[in-house]
Amino acid sequence: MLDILQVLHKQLIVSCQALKDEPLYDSYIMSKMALAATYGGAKGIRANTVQDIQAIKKETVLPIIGIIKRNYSTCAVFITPTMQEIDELYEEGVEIIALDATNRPRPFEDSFIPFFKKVRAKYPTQLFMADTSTVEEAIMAEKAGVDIVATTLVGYTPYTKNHDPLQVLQKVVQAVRIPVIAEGNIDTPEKAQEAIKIGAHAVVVGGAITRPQQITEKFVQQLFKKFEDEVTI
Ligand SMILES: CC(=O)N[C@H](C=O)[C@@H](O)[C@H](O)[C@H](O)COP(=O)(O)O
Repeated sequence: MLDILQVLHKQLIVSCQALKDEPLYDSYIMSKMALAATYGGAKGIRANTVQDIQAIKKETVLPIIGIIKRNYSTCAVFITPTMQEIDELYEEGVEIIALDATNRPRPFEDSFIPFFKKVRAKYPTQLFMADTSTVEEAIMAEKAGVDIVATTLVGYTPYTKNHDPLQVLQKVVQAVRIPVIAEGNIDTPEKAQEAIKIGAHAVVVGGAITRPQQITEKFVQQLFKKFEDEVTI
């Protein structure tokens, strides 16, 4: 367990994910994204679904943070929300299982602490990473017994809209003793470096590396902005 955390210390982890409504939705494509990340020097991969994880394992030996995004009716929690997804990831075998650890109702009425107690009892030696959106949630997740906390959901819960991920990271690093992974909207090399300076154990970068549609949109928006600036001069 310590070894994986040592391997990831101060390193880049690349999230290789595409959902059904995205052009790159394909396990083969995600496996090649993971290979490119490996060649580029990443030391870990974050991936969604057992199919993608199986394809990625054919291309790289890097440790994997596995998740399963699944929607349960109108429940807002969708990253590894129930024991079903935990079981699937455990059976597949990933170095770290990440799950939503926000302070929101989960499917089947469990809140995070009682849910995670059951998870830990079932899988005492598996590494678990808590995807949180506030300092309070990170503290709660640490108390519940997770191994790693991450800032993955800063800005994605209704109560954190427009919160700055690096500012939250700084507070989380000061508030907990377990390793903190910076994830979510770390979209430049400078921000990744800043996250490590702040004290993150490692940094996960997704869209800025593996979502070309998102990258294209940023370029287009910037060009359009420039055009508007020129017009108003
Ligand atoms: C909110 C949510 O669904 N986050 C997901 C979590 O797995 C992914 O879609 C993100 O790409 C990942 O967290 C990395 O973040 P970014 O792509 O911003 O570097």
